[in-house]
Amino acid sequence: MEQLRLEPISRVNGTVTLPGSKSLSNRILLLAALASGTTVVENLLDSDDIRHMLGALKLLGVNVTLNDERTVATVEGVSGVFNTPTEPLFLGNAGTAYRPLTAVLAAVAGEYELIGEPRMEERPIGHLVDALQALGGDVTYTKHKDYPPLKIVGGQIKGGEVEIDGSISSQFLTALLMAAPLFNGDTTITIKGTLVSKPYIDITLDVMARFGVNVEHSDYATFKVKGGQQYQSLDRIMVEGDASSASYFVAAAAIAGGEIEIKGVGAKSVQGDIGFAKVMEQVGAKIDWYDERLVVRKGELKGVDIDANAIPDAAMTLATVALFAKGPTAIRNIYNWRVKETDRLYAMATELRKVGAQVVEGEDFIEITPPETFNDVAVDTYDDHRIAMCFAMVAVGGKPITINDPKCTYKTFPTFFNVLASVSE
Ligand SMILES: O=C(O)C1=C[C@@H](OP(=O)(O)O)[C@@H](O)[C@H](O)C1
Ligand SMILES: C=C(OP(=O)(O)O)C(=O)O
Repeated sequence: MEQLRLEPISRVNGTVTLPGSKSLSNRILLLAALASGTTVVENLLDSDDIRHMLGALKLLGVNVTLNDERTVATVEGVSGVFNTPTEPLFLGNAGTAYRPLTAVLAAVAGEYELIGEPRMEERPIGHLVDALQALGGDVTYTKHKDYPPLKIVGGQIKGGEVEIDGSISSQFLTALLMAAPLFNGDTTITIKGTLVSKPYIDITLDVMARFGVNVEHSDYATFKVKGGQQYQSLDRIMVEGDASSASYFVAAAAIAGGEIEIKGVGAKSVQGDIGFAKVMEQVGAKIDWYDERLVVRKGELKGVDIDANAIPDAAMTLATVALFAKGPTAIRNIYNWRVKETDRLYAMATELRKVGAQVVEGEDFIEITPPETFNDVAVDTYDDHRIAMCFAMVAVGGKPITINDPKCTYKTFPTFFNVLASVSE
């Protein structure tokens, strides 16, 4: 297994220009493909999750031209008329590819098989499939009920009234919303249970509106989408920097300071994970806010007790900031950490204990008490990009650490360790 040794970092200083947002990149690519006309996507993220979406679009007959850096894509929309692929669509462990494609391909004519990495076959999708089947969609499990892989015979959905359970993932609602304009008839979607990760629905509605489709909704409880609509291509659309990726550099500056300027996200970001910077101000970081950039400096860090349901990805970064805060940190209302790239509650608790922290792992929360003394260990990363990036904060805090399988960051941030090194002293 590859290992990356990180020696203690004394300070961080400089400017980080963020890669494009994973969540925005995959939504924009799919809607651009569904549109009629050509869309140029700028600041596209180049990572595994995006490459899986691009691979699927290619098999579906969508022509996408990329620049050398794979950060500008020219997408020739096919108005939702896809080729029936000659092989299954392999989507890795990319939730933002797998879920939206499931709903969209259930809406348009053709036969499709959606497969993924072993972990994707352990990530539930039953809430989405239930809703699609209730609307007349022909979606079947090829191995186990409620889990990928899926077989889809598209084009059977007329629209109508449907309930969808929002308690495990917001991506199921995102998928249904993105597909609903393609249904023949109008659709009213009602949320069953509590909707988690709500800010990601704002991202979905924002991108849909930019491609010409508006959704009526009342307080995230009921959504009305007119059927028979066509997404409209855009001459150009710029992808914001990834706010979840920004969290590691907000944390690094807060822990180790000097000063880091983070370009690509700011006060005007549409991504909920920008809320992590607000949390870090509570923790003690000093942050200057601009429309599309942040300037972050060190502060006296103290533990906080927060409901992190709105910022599930960036909240992981708080779990390692906690190692350097005065007093305990509690991160609550994050049950669905357990169904992401790994069971993140178990994995973070296990690796934080290895480093020397005292940890309480609850059903849907984690409490971290910083170590008296740090252990110089090799942390396992469970094929989870965020675990690798979170534990890099140990080195930022001035302690040596080894990261096992560091290339797992390729899922959303292939250049992470190079960027961290570029601002480290
Ligand atoms: O819609 C999206 O782009 C995402 C939604 C979130 O998932 P859940 O809604 O399952 O929490 C988040 O964890 C994921 O990284 C991206
Ligand atoms: C959960 C994540 O990804 P996804 O659900 O999009 O696979 C993530 O990026 O932390």
